[in-house]
Amino acid sequence: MAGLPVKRVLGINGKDEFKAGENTNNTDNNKQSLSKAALAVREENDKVGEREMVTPTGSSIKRSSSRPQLDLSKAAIQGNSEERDPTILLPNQSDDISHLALDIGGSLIKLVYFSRHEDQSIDDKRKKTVKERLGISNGNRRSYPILGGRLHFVKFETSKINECLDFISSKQLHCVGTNSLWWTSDSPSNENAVIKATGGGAYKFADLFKERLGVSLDKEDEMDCLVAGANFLLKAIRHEAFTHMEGQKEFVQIDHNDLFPYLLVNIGSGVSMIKVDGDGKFQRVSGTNVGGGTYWGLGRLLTKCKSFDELLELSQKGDNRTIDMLVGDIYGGMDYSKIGLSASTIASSFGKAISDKKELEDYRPEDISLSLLRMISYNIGQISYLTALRFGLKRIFFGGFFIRGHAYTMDTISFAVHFWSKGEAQAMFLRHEGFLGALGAFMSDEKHGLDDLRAHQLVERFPMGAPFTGGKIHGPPPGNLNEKISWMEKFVLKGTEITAPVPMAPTGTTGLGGFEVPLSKGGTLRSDASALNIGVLHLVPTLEVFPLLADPKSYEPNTIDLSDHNELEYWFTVLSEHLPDLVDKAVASEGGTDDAKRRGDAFARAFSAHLARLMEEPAAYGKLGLANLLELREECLREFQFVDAYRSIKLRENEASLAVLPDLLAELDSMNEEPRLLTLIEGVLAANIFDWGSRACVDLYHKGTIIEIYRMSRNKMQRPWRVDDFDLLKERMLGSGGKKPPPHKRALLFVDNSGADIVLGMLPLARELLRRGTEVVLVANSLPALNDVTAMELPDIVAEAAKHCDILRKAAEAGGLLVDAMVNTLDDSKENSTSVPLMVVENGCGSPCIDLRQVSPELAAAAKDADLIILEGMGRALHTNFNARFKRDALKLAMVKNQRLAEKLIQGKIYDCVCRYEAAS
Ligand SMILES: Nc1ncnc2c1ncn2[C@@H]1O[C@H](COP(=O)(O)OP(=O)(O)O)[C@@H](O)[C@H]1O
Ligand SMILES: CC(C)(COP(=O)(O)O)[C@@H](O)C(=O)NCCC(=O)O
Ligand SMILES: [Mn+2]
Repeated sequence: MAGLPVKRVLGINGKDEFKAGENTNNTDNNKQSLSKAALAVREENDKVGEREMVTPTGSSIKRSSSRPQLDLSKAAIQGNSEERDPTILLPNQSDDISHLALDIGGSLIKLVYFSRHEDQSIDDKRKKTVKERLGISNGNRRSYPILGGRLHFVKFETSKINECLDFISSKQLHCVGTNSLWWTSDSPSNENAVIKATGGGAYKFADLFKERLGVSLDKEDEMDCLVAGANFLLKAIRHEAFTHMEGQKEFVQIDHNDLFPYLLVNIGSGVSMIKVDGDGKFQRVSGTNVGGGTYWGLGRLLTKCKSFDELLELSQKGDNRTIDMLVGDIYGGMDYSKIGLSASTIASSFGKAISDKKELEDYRPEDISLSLLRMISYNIGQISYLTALRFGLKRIFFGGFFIRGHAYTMDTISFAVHFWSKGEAQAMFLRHEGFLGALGAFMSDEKHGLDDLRAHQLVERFPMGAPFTGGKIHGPPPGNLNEKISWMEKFVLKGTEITAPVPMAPTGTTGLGGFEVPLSKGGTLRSDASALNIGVLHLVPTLEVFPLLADPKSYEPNTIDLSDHNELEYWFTVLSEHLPDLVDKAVASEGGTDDAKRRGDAFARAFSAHLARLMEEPAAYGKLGLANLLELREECLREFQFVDAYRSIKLRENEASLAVLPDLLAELDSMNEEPRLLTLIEGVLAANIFDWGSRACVDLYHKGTIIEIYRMSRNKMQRPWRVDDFDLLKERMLGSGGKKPPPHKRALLFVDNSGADIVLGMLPLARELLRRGTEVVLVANSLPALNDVTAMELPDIVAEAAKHCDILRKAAEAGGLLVDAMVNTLDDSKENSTSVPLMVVENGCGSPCIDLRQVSPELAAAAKDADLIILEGMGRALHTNFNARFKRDALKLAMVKNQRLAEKLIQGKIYDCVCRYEAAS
């Protein structure tokens, strides 16, 4: 799925200052130019804004923003100002440097564009020292061959090419220097600009582009592009391909080394069948003129439908038996069993129309549409199979916009392939189905170096209503550019329930014989951008796979698979019920202003709608695990400009915990090594109760003080814990039979919550490791998530703790964490201390869970010399990574603060603890 993560220190939002007159008008106006609001809102996450962010300790840090920030100075209306929503030019808007490629087909124009953001991550003293310690070169983005940015996917009807031109022009996508490297061009200029384009329209509309935008189209071969696009997607996007049989969508993990050969069937207006043997190695081996254009064209004539979607929607209510001639019609209701045909098999599509004395008007348009859809889908499926057979190909990938993510179409094609191949060949579909050509055209421009992009550097995110600050909408809706705005934008725009999704074909619609009447009597088709089921691809070239995973290929972060509907329903309820409390905290964190309240309300509606959408179609955003849901919530908060919803709670709990830390350390110091180790582990488990993401815990907090709850939690720490490998850990740490094992060289401590969790749990454990001569790297979130401590907050917490503890102070100095100490030692930080260092690195995440396939480069570098990994908390050690295997010793510590998870995962009950120790594998 949609791993929907934000990676790196990103995402503090600047506000849209641009608020046009309020107008919640419908979205049907057919405008030729983009409205003001369209300009304001369409930018989704396009532009980098900046605002000062005050950290809990008051220091001010600049962070980049994922929200649009427009420079409206010298804004001017372009063209006729009498027009209802004239295009506004923003001459001073320093747009992201963008890059564009087009696929102009017979029916649709596909546009792929890239927007880049200046790398604004700060390199403060601390970070520099840590980097030096970890041996990371202080590389800027130039040291990466690929540029960071976002890849957007948009489509237009070819007949409405003016809309497309307006879109390009409003975003100034055509304004790129071509002679210089495009990312270095400071001022956009379209002189001699060239846009990569493929599809017939690249020829047909070349003059129009020159005339309207002043750009030339650099034509790329369509087949080259289709293949390049497909290969890129299959290699770079996890879960790009999926099967769709009898209503069930299943993502397929493609092994890069075992991708070729395959048959690519692109169902556009017409159909191309291409045998692909490698990158740039292919042959167009077949095709058919009966394709998407046939369905839409013939369908329009026969039903008078006004749009493709209307036609497709009709098919969902159709019964093709009224018009197709079935085997049973010929055989008097009998099967023709000798050759394996059931009575319900279609013998002849539209065959009944010959014998009936009926005219076109006598047939229901619904039935006609369904009959046509089945005829064409079966035909394509069958020809594809025959072509695959001819070349000995087992796998067939289907692309093109005829498919339109439509369950019934995919089921029908899959059925045909399965039926004729007797299960030997497999039909697979691509999430970016219609964008293969446009992506290929984009890739053909070598300047961006995207060909080297790897799956771990891509993060797919779904915009969630970014333009809305509150329940009110600023500015008119963005015309009828339905397909370019997110469904969420529309949802909030209308302030109504979300529209029904494309119904899934229920099990059995295409059983053997395959020609039953579809059972899915659908409502309306999802007509907005969410129908594409694809998000914006964020390219984060710095992300790396955590190097200590034992088997990165088989690594699956999620422990809970939400494809089990009961499971999804349960977590859906948990998250929904938690929402009011979360909104409360979020609004309070922004001072409880009216604006914050409106945003809180909008956030709640947006997030609920996302949840509802996923309940209806769990695979809508790609493969869905619990970690994705939890991350989606954080993303959504950020989009509604809630920078850190638990800020004040974190501060309060840090303070309270730091106040009792000296006593705890003194108590620990009075103990012998063995009971001390046990007390430390108990301490981590007990303090993990401070989790504002858990309903049960939040209820507890309302009943007692922090210290009371902590005491209670500690008192309950009776061994054996539900998962209890303490003895193994103890043996590795302290040895047995008088033998002292060498200490670990470096431990990575993936820390979790603020307050007691970090201060009274993990820091004392870190201190123990330091005392034993183990270097400690605290690994914390890059961005806030619930009450999790962030990498930015940690140095100050450590500094406070260090005031009471020499071990921590020396180690923090050695690790470059103490800014005061660094004044004198910065230049010789490497040899400044004989003490083992304590360091902090960010993990690259903004979620309570961690996907170890996409971590920050600092963490990856720190991992290289690490021989102990400690994962703490439910999110990082249970929801994700519970089953992860590592190349080094690993300790997973968590309190299970959810009854159902306790039952499922450890056959235990709520507040049971997990201490799982796994020696290096
Ligand atoms: N909104 C739409 N408007 C027109 N056709 C659509 C739409 N959505 C899906 N289609 C289908 O997609 C086909 C075009 O697919 P596409 O891959 O874009 O091919 P082409 O490059 O030939 O335009 C159309 O013929 C039609 O069957
Ligand atoms: C969001 C969390 C994973 C955070 O837990 P943590 O990692 O802080 O231990 C956890 O609070 C959670 O799963 N909450 C939802 C379940 C519940 O409310 O019971
Ligand atoms: Mn947490």
